[in-house]
Amino acid sequence: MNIPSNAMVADESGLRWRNEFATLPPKFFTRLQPTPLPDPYWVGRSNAAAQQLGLEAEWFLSSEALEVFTGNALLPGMDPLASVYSGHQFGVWAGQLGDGRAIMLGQSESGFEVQLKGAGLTPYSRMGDGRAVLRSSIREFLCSEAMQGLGIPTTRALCVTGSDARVRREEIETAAVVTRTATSFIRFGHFEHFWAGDKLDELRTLADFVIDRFYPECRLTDRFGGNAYAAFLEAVSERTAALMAQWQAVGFCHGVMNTDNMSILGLTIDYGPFQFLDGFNPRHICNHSDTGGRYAYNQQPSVAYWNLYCLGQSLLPLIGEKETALAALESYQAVFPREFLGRMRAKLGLPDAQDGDLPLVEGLLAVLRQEQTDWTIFWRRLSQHMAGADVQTVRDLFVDAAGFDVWLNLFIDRHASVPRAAAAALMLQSNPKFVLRNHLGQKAIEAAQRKDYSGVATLLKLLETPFEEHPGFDDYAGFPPDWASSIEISCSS
Ligand SMILES: Nc1ncnc2c1ncn2[C@@H]1O[C@H](COP(=O)(O)OP(=O)(O)OP(=O)(O)O)[C@@H](O)[C@H]1O
Ligand SMILES: [Mg+2]
Repeated sequence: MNIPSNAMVADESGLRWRNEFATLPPKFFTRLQPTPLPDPYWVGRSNAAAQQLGLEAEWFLSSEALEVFTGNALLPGMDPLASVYSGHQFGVWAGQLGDGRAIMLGQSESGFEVQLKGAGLTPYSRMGDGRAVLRSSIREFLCSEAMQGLGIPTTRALCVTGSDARVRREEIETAAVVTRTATSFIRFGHFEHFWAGDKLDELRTLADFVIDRFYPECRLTDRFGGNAYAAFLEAVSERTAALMAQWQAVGFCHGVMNTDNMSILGLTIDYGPFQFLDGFNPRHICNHSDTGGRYAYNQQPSVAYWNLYCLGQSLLPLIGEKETALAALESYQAVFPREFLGRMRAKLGLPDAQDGDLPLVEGLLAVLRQEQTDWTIFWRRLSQHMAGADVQTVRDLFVDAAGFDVWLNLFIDRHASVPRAAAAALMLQSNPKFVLRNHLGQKAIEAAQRKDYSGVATLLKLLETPFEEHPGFDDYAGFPPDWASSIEISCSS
């Protein structure tokens, strides 16, 4: 079916649409229509994301839905727009950026905004073409839903649609659109934008918009002498710290932690050159374009703090005193280590806290680093051992098994007072069997480029419930093949 450019189709989506962001003053965004893509087809669909949004399951299968989520048609009440933001990229002020290829269609009554990524040029596209390619769109789709399955705050992905329309990157590729959902796509960079332009009224309007909708408790606080903006900065710092703890614990490398890729809600946003660790190398750099390693795995917690500092600087005109802003940021330094240790305790199957837990974790990380042990497989095998499997399956991961035994004995001692079944259950819920390793995504992408989307569907199924065993799919939980290390993922998308 070919619907003419941006036709309005009858609304059988089961939802009423509006756009609350569009109630902000005109300086915040530009209204525009997505640019249609010819002859779209489905590449992947997340029924779980559709359900969260409240979409009619049957309508989600329809050709109207395909056209709407490619940017070729609109539903009544949708009010598409691209927002403006700025940001620091690789530590340097980059000036105005904005939704260069993201177009927000509107907001459903369930409170989720729906945004198309790759739906054409906007006033913020700069040198870009407004498009996204199939490979990066599949990666974003799968990883968004994988993070959701892991219980890590994230923007979600409803679907990916493709088209044979050609897009030029290093090579000629084909276009795709990812449809994302989140309660808000506002980034640190939105605040930086108005701060840098000395637009204090807009800065206050934006802060009030976010606080009223997402951080209403900041209005009621007596912290910081009742300063709601400082309480807001503190709350964002805490959410970001908790997010970083989850990334580090699961071995997730984001790859492009620029301030324009930091969600004000503490969600993971912008799945570009991300990677889940294979062997445990804390200095691992997943972004081929990040030659200096600014966004290496072990740098992520401190980069997040650096980014929060930029946010704090932007909020300073509202907060007032610099000391107050610094005090609000300080919460990060307390929350990150606490959350990280909490996550590691769960991975170790420890339901309570004891004084020696930090050295126990540090000792393990030293052994894993020494041997570059596979992060996901190690944790899953340790969990399975606690559930009854032979300890040799864990020891087999180490060249220096005797060295590992030194740590293992400390671990066994620590577990003396913990019921084994409870520990095993906690570990199996905290250590996923399946993560989106680069080579798994790559195989699904190569098949999709041949118009076989079954690999995308299979991965989605596994990654939505990554803590389950999924008998018959052990190949997806194995070591990466040798060729995996030659996959180079850059910012090109
Ligand atoms: N192909 C493109 N066309 C237009 N603008 C683009 C394109 N690729 C990136 N940009 C813009 O460049 C800036 C930085 O890009 P970055 O890779 O961080 O974001 P992104 O992957 O496009 O999207 P998002 O952060 O929304 O997930 C953003 O303003 C983005 O909109
Ligand atoms: Mg981005």
